Amino acid sequence: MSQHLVAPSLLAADFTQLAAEMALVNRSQADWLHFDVMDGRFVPNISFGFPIMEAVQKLCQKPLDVHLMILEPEKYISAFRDAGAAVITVHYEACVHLHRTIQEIKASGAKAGVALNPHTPIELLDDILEDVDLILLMSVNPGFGGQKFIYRTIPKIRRLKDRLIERNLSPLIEIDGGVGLQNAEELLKAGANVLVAGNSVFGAKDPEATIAQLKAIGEEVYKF
Ligand SMILES: O=C(CO)[C@@H](O)[C@H](O)COP(=O)(O)O
Repeated sequence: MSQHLVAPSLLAADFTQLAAEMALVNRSQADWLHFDVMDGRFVPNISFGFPIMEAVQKLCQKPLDVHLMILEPEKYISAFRDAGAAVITVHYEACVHLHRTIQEIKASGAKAGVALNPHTPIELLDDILEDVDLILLMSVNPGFGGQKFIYRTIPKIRRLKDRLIERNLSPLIEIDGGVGLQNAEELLKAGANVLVAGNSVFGAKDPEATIAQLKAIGEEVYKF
């Protein structure tokens, strides 16, 4: 038995204080740092890319969990791996050749994840479940931090978990968007293994304590 993972999302950090924010993450019980890349095409926002990732890589001792909210992610797999990504997640909706892209991520040496938008049914992953290390369920529409959690994600997690059990598979289930102390227990009970938390961590009075509380919640345990 092991524990679920907590991944604070860099998107909600104070970039004028990047070194201090990364020192906080290093001191904390956070398992990963979630790194959201947005291209203004797949999602209606632009976030950050390689220069910031290089800076973060120098400052952050936690594995970088890179979430590519971009079209044609296959063009950038090796560059993100070279920049220090430990996990690379691409969107089902953004990949014409998802199987090929997942294989390319694995060949790069990174763990491979696939993400689903809130409206995309998990059944569409049936033929890729065996190939991925992680499935990221978006619990808000991707593109912005600080949005309201979409509650229908909870039964979706359960459905995915049941399907994985049926198939005797164990990729991690990561939940991203509107996650915090108010819903973490329910998410873990439904089957989540990784909690991405942006504003609920970096916007908290005591981010380090909030990460510790997110870690302390839940009985289900998991190690990557
Ligand atoms: O991918 C995204 C948004 O598209 C997330 O990773 C957000 O960064 C999560 O932020 P909060 O909803 O936790 O504030």
